[in-house]
Amino acid sequence: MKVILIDSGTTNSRLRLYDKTTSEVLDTEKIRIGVKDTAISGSNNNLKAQLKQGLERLLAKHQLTPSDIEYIAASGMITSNLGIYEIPHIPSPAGLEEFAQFSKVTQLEEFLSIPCVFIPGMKNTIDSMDPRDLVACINEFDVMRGEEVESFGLLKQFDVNGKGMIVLPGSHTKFVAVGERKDLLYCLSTLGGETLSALQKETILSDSLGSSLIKSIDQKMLECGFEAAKQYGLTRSFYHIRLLDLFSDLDANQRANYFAGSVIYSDLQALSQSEEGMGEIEWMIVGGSDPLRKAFSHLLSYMNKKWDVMEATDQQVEDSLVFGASEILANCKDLFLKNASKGSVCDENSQL
Ligand SMILES: Nc1ncnc2c1ncn2[C@@H]1O[C@H](COP(=O)(O)OP(=O)(O)OP(=O)(O)O)[C@@H](O)[C@H]1O
Ligand SMILES: O=C(O)C(=O)C[C@@H](O)[C@H](O)CO
Repeated sequence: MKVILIDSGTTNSRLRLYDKTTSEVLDTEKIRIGVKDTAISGSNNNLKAQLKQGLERLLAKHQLTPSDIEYIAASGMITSNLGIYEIPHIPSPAGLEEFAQFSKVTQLEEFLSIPCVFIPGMKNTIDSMDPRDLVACINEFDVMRGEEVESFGLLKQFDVNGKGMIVLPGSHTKFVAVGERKDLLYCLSTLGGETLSALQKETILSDSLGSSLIKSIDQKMLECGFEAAKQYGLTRSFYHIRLLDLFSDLDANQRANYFAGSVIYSDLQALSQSEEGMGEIEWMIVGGSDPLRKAFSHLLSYMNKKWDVMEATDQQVEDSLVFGASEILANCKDLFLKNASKGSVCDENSQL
Protein backbone atom coordinates (compact mmCIF):
# COMPACT_ATOMS: atom_id res chain seq x y z
CA MET A 1 0.00 0.00 0.00
CA LYS A 2 1.17 3.50 -0.75
CA VAL A 3 0.98 6.68 1.26
CA ILE A 4 1.91 10.28 0.47
CA LEU A 5 3.88 12.52 2.80
CA ILE A 6 3.44 16.27 2.41
CA ASP A 7 5.93 18.64 3.96
CA SER A 8 4.77 22.14 3.11
CA GLY A 9 6.91 24.96 4.47
CA THR A 10 7.27 28.71 4.16
CA THR A 11 8.84 28.68 0.69
CA ASN A 12 8.73 25.14 -0.65
CA SER A 13 6.57 22.03 -0.50
CA ARG A 14 7.60 18.44 -1.02
CA LEU A 15 5.25 15.57 -1.81
CA ARG A 16 6.73 12.10 -1.35
CA LEU A 17 5.14 8.92 -2.63
CA TYR A 18 6.06 6.19 -0.15
CA ASP A 19 5.66 2.46 -0.47
CA LYS A 20 4.86 1.00 2.95
CA THR A 21 5.62 -2.53 1.85
CA THR A 22 9.17 -1.86 0.71
CA SER A 23 9.75 1.21 2.98
CA GLU A 24 10.89 3.09 -0.11
CA VAL A 25 10.33 6.65 -1.25
CA LEU A 26 9.24 6.02 -4.84
CA ASP A 27 9.19 9.62 -5.99
CA THR A 28 9.37 13.20 -4.72
CA GLU A 29 7.60 16.19 -6.19
CA LYS A 30 9.15 19.50 -5.10
CA ILE A 31 6.91 22.52 -5.62
CA ARG A 32 8.16 26.07 -5.25
CA ILE A 33 5.21 27.15 -3.15
CA GLY A 34 4.73 27.65 0.56
CA VAL A 35 2.68 29.78 2.90
CA LYS A 36 4.78 32.85 2.04
CA ASP A 37 2.55 32.99 -1.02
CA THR A 38 -0.55 33.24 1.21
CA ALA A 39 1.12 35.89 3.38
CA ILE A 40 1.95 38.04 0.35
CA SER A 41 -1.19 37.51 -1.77
CA GLY A 42 -3.70 37.35 1.09
CA SER A 43 -5.24 34.09 -0.14
CA ASN A 44 -4.36 30.40 0.08
CA ASN A 45 -6.03 29.62 -3.27
CA ASN A 46 -2.75 29.36 -5.14
CA LEU A 47 -1.23 27.11 -2.45
CA LYS A 48 -4.28 24.82 -2.57
CA ALA A 49 -4.29 24.69 -6.36
CA GLN A 50 -0.57 23.99 -6.68
CA LEU A 51 -0.59 21.26 -4.05
CA LYS A 52 -3.58 19.63 -5.72
CA GLN A 53 -1.84 19.76 -9.12
CA GLY A 54 1.35 18.33 -7.57
CA LEU A 55 -0.65 15.48 -6.08
CA GLU A 56 -2.34 14.78 -9.40
CA ARG A 57 1.01 14.82 -11.23
CA LEU A 58 2.51 12.37 -8.74
CA LEU A 59 -0.44 9.99 -9.09
CA ALA A 60 -0.51 10.23 -12.88
CA LYS A 61 3.23 9.61 -13.15
CA HIS A 62 2.81 6.30 -11.30
CA GLN A 63 -0.54 5.36 -12.89
CA LEU A 64 -2.27 5.59 -9.52
CA THR A 65 -5.73 6.82 -8.53
CA PRO A 66 -6.66 8.44 -5.19
CA SER A 67 -8.07 5.11 -3.98
CA ASP A 68 -4.61 3.54 -4.32
CA ILE A 69 -3.35 5.88 -1.59
CA GLU A 70 -4.10 4.69 1.93
CA TYR A 71 -3.61 8.13 3.44
CA ILE A 72 -1.66 11.36 3.31
CA ALA A 73 0.42 12.59 6.27
CA ALA A 74 0.92 16.35 6.18
CA SER A 75 3.12 18.57 8.33
CA GLY A 76 4.62 22.03 8.30
CA MET A 77 3.11 25.45 7.71
CA ILE A 78 0.21 23.78 5.90
CA THR A 79 -1.39 23.47 9.39
CA SER A 80 -0.95 27.19 10.16
CA ASN A 81 -3.36 30.10 9.71
CA LEU A 82 -1.67 30.67 6.33
CA GLY A 83 -1.94 27.04 5.24
CA ILE A 84 -4.79 24.73 4.28
CA TYR A 85 -6.06 23.10 7.46
CA GLU A 86 -5.29 24.94 10.66
CA ILE A 87 -4.66 22.99 13.82
CA PRO A 88 -3.31 24.46 17.06
CA HIS A 89 0.30 24.10 18.18
CA ILE A 90 0.77 21.71 21.06
CA PRO A 91 2.62 23.10 24.09
CA SER A 92 6.21 22.15 24.88
CA PRO A 93 7.77 19.97 26.08
CA ALA A 94 6.36 17.34 23.76
CA GLY A 95 7.28 13.84 22.70
CA LEU A 96 6.07 11.54 19.94
CA GLU A 97 2.94 10.59 21.90
CA GLU A 98 1.77 14.20 22.23
CA PHE A 99 2.28 14.93 18.54
CA ALA A 100 0.36 11.76 17.72
CA GLN A 101 -2.41 12.50 20.21
CA PHE A 102 -3.16 15.92 18.75
CA SER A 103 -2.84 14.98 15.07
CA LYS A 104 -6.10 15.37 13.17
CA VAL A 105 -7.54 13.24 10.39
CA THR A 106 -9.75 14.78 7.71
CA GLN A 107 -10.61 14.51 4.03
CA LEU A 108 -10.29 17.57 1.81
CA GLU A 109 -11.34 18.12 -1.78
CA GLU A 110 -7.95 19.72 -2.59
CA PHE A 111 -6.28 16.50 -1.44
CA LEU A 112 -8.58 14.48 -3.71
CA SER A 113 -10.56 13.31 -0.65
CA ILE A 114 -7.74 10.98 0.41
CA PRO A 115 -7.82 10.71 4.25
CA CYS A 116 -5.16 13.08 5.53
CA VAL A 117 -3.43 13.09 8.93
CA PHE A 118 -2.33 16.61 9.84
CA ILE A 119 0.55 16.64 12.36
CA PRO A 120 0.56 19.67 14.69
CA GLY A 121 3.45 22.02 15.38
CA MET A 122 4.69 23.03 18.83
CA LYS A 123 4.76 26.27 20.81
CA ASN A 124 6.97 27.09 23.79
CA THR A 125 5.40 26.92 27.22
CA ILE A 126 6.23 30.13 29.06
CA ASP A 127 7.04 29.59 32.74
CA SER A 128 6.50 33.06 34.03
CA MET A 129 5.12 36.02 32.21
CA ASP A 130 3.36 39.26 32.88
CA PRO A 131 0.25 39.20 30.63
CA ARG A 132 0.18 43.02 30.81
CA ASP A 133 3.63 43.27 29.27
CA LEU A 134 4.03 40.55 26.69
CA VAL A 135 6.54 42.63 24.78
CA ALA A 136 8.96 42.34 27.68
CA CYS A 137 8.91 38.55 27.55
CA ILE A 138 8.32 37.99 23.84
CA ASN A 139 11.74 36.38 23.46
CA GLU A 140 10.51 33.40 25.51
CA PHE A 141 7.80 32.68 22.94
CA ASP A 142 8.40 30.56 19.88
CA VAL A 143 6.64 28.24 17.46
CA MET A 144 7.46 25.62 14.87
CA ARG A 145 5.59 23.59 12.31
CA GLY A 146 7.34 20.87 10.33
CA GLU A 147 10.67 20.91 12.14
CA GLU A 148 9.28 18.55 14.84
CA VAL A 149 8.98 15.83 12.19
CA GLU A 150 12.50 16.52 10.93
CA SER A 151 13.82 16.52 14.51
CA PHE A 152 12.33 13.14 15.40
CA GLY A 153 13.60 11.77 12.09
CA LEU A 154 17.14 12.97 12.82
CA LEU A 155 17.01 11.66 16.40
CA LYS A 156 16.20 8.23 15.00
CA GLN A 157 19.36 8.29 12.91
CA PHE A 158 21.88 9.68 15.40
CA ASP A 159 22.97 7.84 18.51
CA VAL A 160 22.94 10.69 21.01
CA ASN A 161 22.62 10.78 24.77
CA GLY A 162 21.81 13.61 27.15
CA LYS A 163 20.53 17.06 26.29
CA GLY A 164 21.26 18.53 22.91
CA MET A 165 20.22 20.92 20.20
CA ILE A 166 19.01 20.30 16.66
CA VAL A 167 19.85 23.12 14.26
CA LEU A 168 17.66 23.38 11.18
CA PRO A 169 18.40 26.13 8.68
CA GLY A 170 15.60 26.82 6.18
CA SER A 171 13.44 29.87 5.45
CA HIS A 172 13.55 30.26 9.23
CA THR A 173 16.50 29.02 11.24
CA LYS A 174 15.17 26.71 13.92
CA PHE A 175 17.03 25.64 17.04
CA VAL A 176 15.19 22.75 18.69
CA ALA A 177 16.24 21.84 22.23
CA VAL A 178 16.04 18.12 22.99
CA GLY A 179 15.80 16.55 26.45
CA GLU A 180 17.40 13.42 27.82
CA ARG A 181 14.25 11.41 26.98
CA LYS A 182 14.32 12.75 23.41
CA ASP A 183 11.31 14.97 23.85
CA LEU A 184 11.37 18.45 22.34
CA LEU A 185 11.90 20.98 25.14
CA TYR A 186 11.54 24.28 23.32
CA CYS A 187 12.43 25.94 20.05
CA LEU A 188 13.98 29.19 18.98
CA SER A 189 13.51 30.66 15.51
CA THR A 190 14.99 33.44 13.44
CA LEU A 191 14.18 34.85 10.04
CA GLY A 192 17.68 33.88 8.83
CA GLY A 193 16.91 32.22 5.48
CA GLU A 194 14.20 34.68 4.48
CA THR A 195 16.56 37.54 5.35
CA LEU A 196 19.21 36.22 2.97
CA SER A 197 16.68 35.75 0.23
CA ALA A 198 14.84 39.07 0.68
CA LEU A 199 18.03 41.14 0.79
CA GLN A 200 19.42 39.36 -2.23
CA LYS A 201 16.23 39.98 -4.22
CA GLU A 202 14.99 43.35 -3.02
CA THR A 203 18.01 45.52 -2.24
CA ILE A 204 21.03 47.03 -3.95
CA LEU A 205 22.91 43.88 -2.89
CA SER A 206 21.30 42.13 -5.89
CA ASP A 207 24.10 43.66 -7.92
CA SER A 208 26.82 42.22 -5.67
CA LEU A 209 25.37 38.76 -4.99
CA GLY A 210 24.63 36.09 -7.57
CA SER A 211 20.97 35.05 -7.68
CA SER A 212 21.91 31.61 -6.35
CA LEU A 213 23.91 33.05 -3.41
CA ILE A 214 26.46 30.47 -2.14
CA LYS A 215 27.72 28.14 -4.87
CA SER A 216 30.47 26.57 -2.79
CA ILE A 217 31.41 26.96 0.86
CA ASP A 218 34.28 29.35 1.57
CA GLN A 219 35.05 28.89 5.27
CA LYS A 220 37.34 31.89 5.49
CA MET A 221 34.68 34.24 4.07
CA LEU A 222 31.98 32.76 6.34
CA GLU A 223 34.23 33.57 9.29
CA CYS A 224 34.94 37.11 7.97
CA GLY A 225 31.21 37.84 7.66
CA PHE A 226 30.60 36.34 11.10
CA GLU A 227 33.30 38.56 12.66
CA ALA A 228 32.09 41.64 10.78
CA ALA A 229 28.54 41.28 12.13
CA LYS A 230 29.95 40.78 15.62
CA GLN A 231 32.19 43.84 15.45
CA TYR A 232 30.22 46.31 13.35
CA GLY A 233 26.62 45.11 13.57
CA LEU A 234 24.42 43.30 11.09
CA THR A 235 23.35 46.14 8.78
CA ARG A 236 26.87 47.54 8.47
CA SER A 237 28.18 44.07 7.64
CA PHE A 238 25.54 43.92 4.89
CA TYR A 239 26.84 47.17 3.43
CA HIS A 240 30.32 45.64 3.45
CA ILE A 241 29.10 43.38 0.65
CA ARG A 242 28.67 46.35 -1.67
CA LEU A 243 32.02 47.74 -0.54
CA LEU A 244 33.72 44.41 -1.18
CA ASP A 245 32.21 44.46 -4.66
CA LEU A 246 33.43 47.99 -5.36
CA PHE A 247 36.89 47.79 -3.82
CA SER A 248 38.09 44.18 -3.54
CA ASP A 249 38.66 41.42 -6.03
CA LEU A 250 36.50 38.92 -4.15
CA ASP A 251 34.05 37.08 -6.41
CA ALA A 252 30.26 36.76 -5.99
CA ASN A 253 30.57 33.39 -4.23
CA GLN A 254 33.00 34.82 -1.68
CA ARG A 255 30.68 37.76 -1.04
CA ALA A 256 27.71 35.38 -0.65
CA ASN A 257 29.66 33.43 1.99
CA TYR A 258 30.47 36.69 3.80
CA PHE A 259 26.77 37.56 3.70
CA ALA A 260 25.66 34.19 5.09
CA GLY A 261 28.38 34.38 7.76
CA SER A 262 27.00 37.65 9.06
CA VAL A 263 23.40 36.41 9.16
CA ILE A 264 24.52 33.21 10.90
CA TYR A 265 26.41 35.28 13.48
CA SER A 266 23.15 36.96 14.36
CA ASP A 267 21.32 33.59 14.56
CA LEU A 268 23.98 32.15 16.84
CA GLN A 269 23.85 35.20 19.04
CA ALA A 270 20.14 34.46 19.58
CA LEU A 271 21.04 30.84 20.39
CA SER A 272 23.73 31.79 22.89
CA GLN A 273 21.19 33.91 24.82
CA SER A 274 18.82 30.95 25.18
CA GLU A 275 21.37 28.26 25.79
CA GLU A 276 21.82 29.20 29.47
CA GLY A 277 18.27 28.04 30.24
CA MET A 278 19.05 24.63 28.85
CA GLY A 279 22.20 23.89 30.84
CA GLU A 280 24.96 21.85 29.30
CA ILE A 281 24.48 21.00 25.61
CA GLU A 282 26.06 17.61 25.05
CA TRP A 283 25.60 17.38 21.30
CA MET A 284 24.35 19.30 18.29
CA ILE A 285 22.91 17.91 15.10
CA VAL A 286 22.76 20.18 12.07
CA GLY A 287 20.11 19.30 9.50
CA GLY A 288 18.10 21.47 7.10
CA SER A 289 18.96 22.45 3.60
CA ASP A 290 22.39 22.92 2.11
CA PRO A 291 24.50 25.04 1.68
CA LEU A 292 23.30 26.63 4.93
CA ARG A 293 23.69 23.27 6.69
CA LYS A 294 27.43 23.26 5.94
CA ALA A 295 27.77 26.96 6.73
CA PHE A 296 26.11 26.49 10.15
CA SER A 297 28.16 23.38 10.94
CA HIS A 298 31.36 25.26 10.26
CA LEU A 299 30.42 28.39 12.20
CA LEU A 300 29.04 26.46 15.20
CA SER A 301 32.40 24.72 15.58
CA TYR A 302 34.20 28.01 14.94
CA MET A 303 32.16 29.75 17.64
CA ASN A 304 32.60 27.09 20.30
CA LYS A 305 35.24 24.40 19.81
CA LYS A 306 33.78 22.41 22.72
CA TRP A 307 30.49 21.74 20.98
CA ASP A 308 30.10 18.27 19.51
CA VAL A 309 28.67 19.32 16.14
CA MET A 310 27.35 16.52 13.90
CA GLU A 311 26.33 17.46 10.38
CA ALA A 312 23.61 15.34 8.79
CA THR A 313 24.17 14.08 5.26
CA ASP A 314 21.78 14.85 2.38
CA GLN A 315 20.40 11.33 2.72
CA GLN A 316 19.88 11.66 6.48
CA VAL A 317 18.00 14.94 5.96
CA GLU A 318 15.88 13.36 3.23
CA ASP A 319 15.17 10.29 5.40
CA SER A 320 14.39 12.42 8.46
CA LEU A 321 11.01 13.45 7.03
CA VAL A 322 9.97 9.84 6.40
CA PHE A 323 11.36 8.52 9.70
CA GLY A 324 9.90 11.41 11.68
CA ALA A 325 6.40 11.05 10.22
CA SER A 326 6.65 7.29 10.66
CA GLU A 327 7.59 7.62 14.33
CA ILE A 328 4.68 9.99 15.02
CA LEU A 329 2.13 7.94 13.08
CA ALA A 330 3.21 4.76 14.85
CA ASN A 331 1.79 6.40 17.98
CA CYS A 332 -1.47 7.37 16.24
CA LYS A 333 -3.44 4.15 16.77
CA ASP A 334 -6.28 5.77 18.75
CA LEU A 335 -6.62 8.53 16.22
CA PHE A 336 -6.99 6.04 13.42
CA LEU A 337 -9.48 3.95 15.35
CA LYS A 338 -11.58 7.06 16.08
CA ASN A 339 -11.63 7.76 12.38
CA ALA A 340 -12.31 4.18 11.35
CA SER A 341 -15.71 5.21 10.03
CA LYS A 342 -13.94 7.31 7.40
CA GLY A 343 -12.11 4.19 6.25
CA SER A 344 -9.13 2.40 7.72
CA VAL A 345 -6.12 4.66 7.64
CA CYS A 346 -3.56 2.49 9.32
CA ASP A 347 -3.44 -1.10 10.42
CA GLU A 348 -2.52 -2.01 13.98
CA ASN A 349 1.17 -2.75 13.55
CA SER A 350 2.21 -0.74 10.56
CA GLN A 351 4.87 1.94 10.60
CA LEU A 352 3.46 4.82 8.54
N1 LIG B 1 22.80 28.78 -2.32
C1 LIG B 1 22.35 29.39 -1.21
N2 LIG B 1 23.18 30.21 -0.51
C2 LIG B 1 22.76 30.82 0.63
N3 LIG B 1 21.53 30.69 1.11
C3 LIG B 1 20.68 29.89 0.46
C4 LIG B 1 21.03 29.21 -0.73
N4 LIG B 1 19.96 28.49 -1.16
C5 LIG B 1 18.98 28.73 -0.27
N5 LIG B 1 19.42 29.57 0.69
C6 LIG B 1 18.65 30.09 1.80
O1 LIG B 1 18.16 29.00 2.51
C7 LIG B 1 16.80 29.19 2.82
C8 LIG B 1 16.10 27.88 2.72
O2 LIG B 1 16.31 27.36 1.44
P1 LIG B 1 15.35 26.35 0.70
O3 LIG B 1 14.86 27.03 -0.51
O4 LIG B 1 16.04 25.05 0.56
O5 LIG B 1 14.14 26.27 1.66
P2 LIG B 1 13.40 25.13 2.43
O6 LIG B 1 14.26 24.57 3.48
O7 LIG B 1 12.77 24.22 1.43
O8 LIG B 1 12.34 26.08 3.04
P3 LIG B 1 11.00 25.87 3.80
O9 LIG B 1 10.94 24.41 4.17
O10 LIG B 1 11.16 26.77 4.94
O11 LIG B 1 9.96 26.27 2.85
C9 LIG B 1 16.26 30.23 1.84
O12 LIG B 1 15.45 31.12 2.54
C10 LIG B 1 17.48 30.89 1.25
O13 LIG B 1 17.61 32.21 1.68
O1 LIG C 1 4.05 27.76 13.55
C1 LIG C 1 4.04 28.84 12.94
O2 LIG C 1 3.00 29.50 12.81
C2 LIG C 1 5.28 29.36 12.35
O3 LIG C 1 5.31 30.46 11.83
C3 LIG C 1 6.49 28.47 12.41
C4 LIG C 1 7.46 28.64 11.25
O4 LIG C 1 8.60 29.36 11.67
C5 LIG C 1 7.84 27.27 10.72
O5 LIG C 1 8.37 26.46 11.74
C6 LIG C 1 8.78 27.38 9.56
O6 LIG C 1 9.06 26.11 9.03
